[in-house]
Parts: sequence; structure tokens; C-alpha cells
Amino acid sequence: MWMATEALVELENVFFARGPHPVLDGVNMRIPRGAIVALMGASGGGKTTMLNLMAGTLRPQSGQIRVAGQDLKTLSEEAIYSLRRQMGMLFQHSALFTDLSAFENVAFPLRRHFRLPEGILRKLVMMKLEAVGLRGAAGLLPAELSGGMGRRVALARAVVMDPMLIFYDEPFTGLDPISVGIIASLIKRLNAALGATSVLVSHDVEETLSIADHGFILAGGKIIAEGSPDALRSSDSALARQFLGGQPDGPVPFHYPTQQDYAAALRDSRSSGERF
Ligand SMILES: Nc1ncnc2c1ncn2[C@@H]1O[C@H](COP(=O)(O)OP(=O)(O)OP(=O)(O)O)[C@@H](O)[C@H]1O
Repeated sequence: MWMATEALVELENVFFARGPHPVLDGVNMRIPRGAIVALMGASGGGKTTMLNLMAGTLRPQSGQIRVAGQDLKTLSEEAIYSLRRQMGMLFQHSALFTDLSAFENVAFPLRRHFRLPEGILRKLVMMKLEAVGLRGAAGLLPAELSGGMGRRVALARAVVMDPMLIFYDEPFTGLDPISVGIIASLIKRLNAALGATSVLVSHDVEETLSIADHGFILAGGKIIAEGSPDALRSSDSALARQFLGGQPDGPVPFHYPTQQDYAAALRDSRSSGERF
């Protein structure tokens, strides 16, 4: 089922370095249409970089990235820009414009990209506010919203153009547990309602796996484990277990490792069977 569905995003042997330091060192990934996938791994491991590569805002030094069948390398800036209009993004720091109402925040991408009659724009915006349960808050300013409500407005703004692909980077950070649950269920509902595909980066492993169809664990610049949430939870890879269990020590030691220690830990973990 997982492999049978057509891929919306594919990464093939992607290599990306910042100066002399490889961030991604041969990443392969396949994301089927309609799926919600979780991308997990240690801080600084390159998760946000991967989202930027998929969105075409960064280009890899080598390897291929295909989105909706198109090789990003072969696309003009203009073609990438128009592809990006079909992508929605909710980043932890994608703050609302403080001097605009919830309505105008959600309307912003539509006003920027289209010249719509006011009545149609209003309908589109109110539909999205309704979808996140905030129709009644349309006229409020961000300062009048709770943290969780603000995040829901940002979510409505991220999907107002009906994207085919939605990126979430730490969408739960700074929220209370109830708001986290609400955002998680909205991510799932919106993905289904829009017929979209979602890529979710989060340190909140349990919440993330509760809505994901498939998870990837990134370490040392490579995907070291992937599978369904259940398969990942019962993984016998020590690295996967350390990430999912949030254990301070394991193959990735608590003490900041030297490059060699880390490389050796990854090698050991790899030889103990990490894929599913
Ligand atoms: N603009 C930049 N210039 C230079 N180095 C950068 C830049 N952005 C990220 N990096 C480096 O690239 C590496 C990967 O960063 P990235 O933000 O992709 O990791 P991450 O897995 O998303 O981390 P986190 O979970 O902490 O957000 C890190 O070592 C980071 O310091």
C-alpha cells in the first residue's frame, strides 16, 4: 500500500553541505501522495534543511529532488516559484502580522497572489477560519488570541491557497497539551480534506507519530530508519529507539561527541539492522 501509491516527493541520493560540513549525505526518501509523514532526528540534523530542499528554496550540491514528477534541478526560478504556490508552510516562527486581524492574516497570501472579488475572497478566508474553528475570531488581532488560537490562524493561512503539499516545522512548540492535540488533529483533518500531502518535523514524537502514516529518522546526514509508527516503535535499531524514547544517552552520547565517535556509533547502529 505504502509503496504502491504514486510518489509526490522523491529524494534520491541528495547531498547538501554548508561549507565543508555535509548536512545531508546521501538521503533517499519517497513520500506518497496523500500521506502524512514525520521527519524526526536530533537537533541540527538537517530536518529544516530537508524541508527547504523540497520547497526549492535550497538546492542540493548533488542528487535529485522530484516534486509532482518534476525534477527541481531542471526548473527555472519562475517554475519553482509557481510550484511553491502549491505548497503551504507552517513554521514555528511563521508569526502572524501583529497589526492585521485574523481575517486579514489568512487573506494575505490570496491578496498577494490573486486579484479576487472581495466577496469570493471573504468566502475563501471564512471557510478556512471555519475549518480551524475560528470563524468567530475573524475580527480579532493576534494580541487578542491565545497561543493556540494564533497557531490555528497561522494554520488557516498556510492552507488558504489549497496546497497540494504542506510543510510543518515544529508546529507544536510552545503550546499547552490541549492546543497540541487540537493542532495535531487539525493537521490530519486538513490533509484529508484538501487531498494534500503533509511533511511534519517535530520533536514531539508521540503526538507526531499519532497522526503520521510513516516516519523517517534522520541521523548523521542519512535516513537511518523509516517505517510505520508501529514498526518504528518496535524497531531494534538502538539509534531509532534512542530518538523515539527521548533517551539522553545511547548511540548518540549525552556528551558532545567527536566526529569520529559519532561516525562509529552510526556505523555500529547500521550494521545492527536499521531499515524495515
Ligand atoms: N543559514 C545557515 N547557514 C549556515 N549553517 C546553517 C544554516 N542553517 C542551518 N545551518 C546548519 O545546518 C545544519 C542543519 O540545520 P537544520 O536547521 O536543518 O537542522 P534541524 O534538524 O532542523 O535542527 P532543529 O531540530 O534544531 O531545528 C546545522 O548544523 C545548522 O547549524
